[in-house]
Amino acid sequence: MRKPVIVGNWKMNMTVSEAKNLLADLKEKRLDTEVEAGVCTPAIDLPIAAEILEGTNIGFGGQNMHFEESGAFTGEISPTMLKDVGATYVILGHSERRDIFGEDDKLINEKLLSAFDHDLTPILCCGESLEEREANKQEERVKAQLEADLKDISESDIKKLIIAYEPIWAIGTGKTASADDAEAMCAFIRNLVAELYSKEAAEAVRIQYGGSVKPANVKELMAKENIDGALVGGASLKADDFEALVNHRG
Ligand SMILES: O=C[C@H](O)COP(=O)(O)O
Repeated sequence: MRKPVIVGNWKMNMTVSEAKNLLADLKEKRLDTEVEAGVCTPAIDLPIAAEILEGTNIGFGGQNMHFEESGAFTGEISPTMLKDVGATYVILGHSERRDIFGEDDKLINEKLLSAFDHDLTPILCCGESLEEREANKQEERVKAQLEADLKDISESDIKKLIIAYEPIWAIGTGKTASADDAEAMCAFIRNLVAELYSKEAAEAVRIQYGGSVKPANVKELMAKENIDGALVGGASLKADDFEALVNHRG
């Protein structure tokens, strides 16, 4: 039985002062303990997340990391730094990192290997562009991404991975993929994991949908067999919405 997992991706939002308020509000919420909840904050907010979320069942993590532990990599954050502050998650291969910052599958694969080496839970993002969707190439695109990103990832690690299927055209646009379309792609990804690894690995891996998830549509998405959670941008920035997302079963 896979535990549902709802993670907020704050992206480049929340100054430390704003983060303090949001985290304090989140701490007051009574969240369904049968759902795993987490927030991936800007790096500068991580220490405050560690302090305020201590003793709650809300985990936290980074939105990106370098694969090396330290060195001359100006502007980067390392897996060791994430671990040291108490982070459990790290988002890797988000489409904004791929498209705006030019991250390719080889780099994402190195980061993924490093995240597992450092006992972090990676949330690996994949998904197609609008052009690819219109050309019906979404499966081809996601398959190519995952095959490259998962190179040399072991069977035991894949079972700990969270994969976030995020069609780029649905991110921050208010256009959610229909629950059926999202389910079809999550099922495709699960079958791909079965092909690349095993049926057991496919049963264990958790697959999130991401792209304009909000309180109004989370229940329908989460009711689908192959959707185990959501990676949420905009709606994770309000404590009430985040609570509603996590408590969707109620
Ligand atoms: O990582 C989260 C996704 O990019 C979705 O963002 P969104 O919920 O604002 O559409």
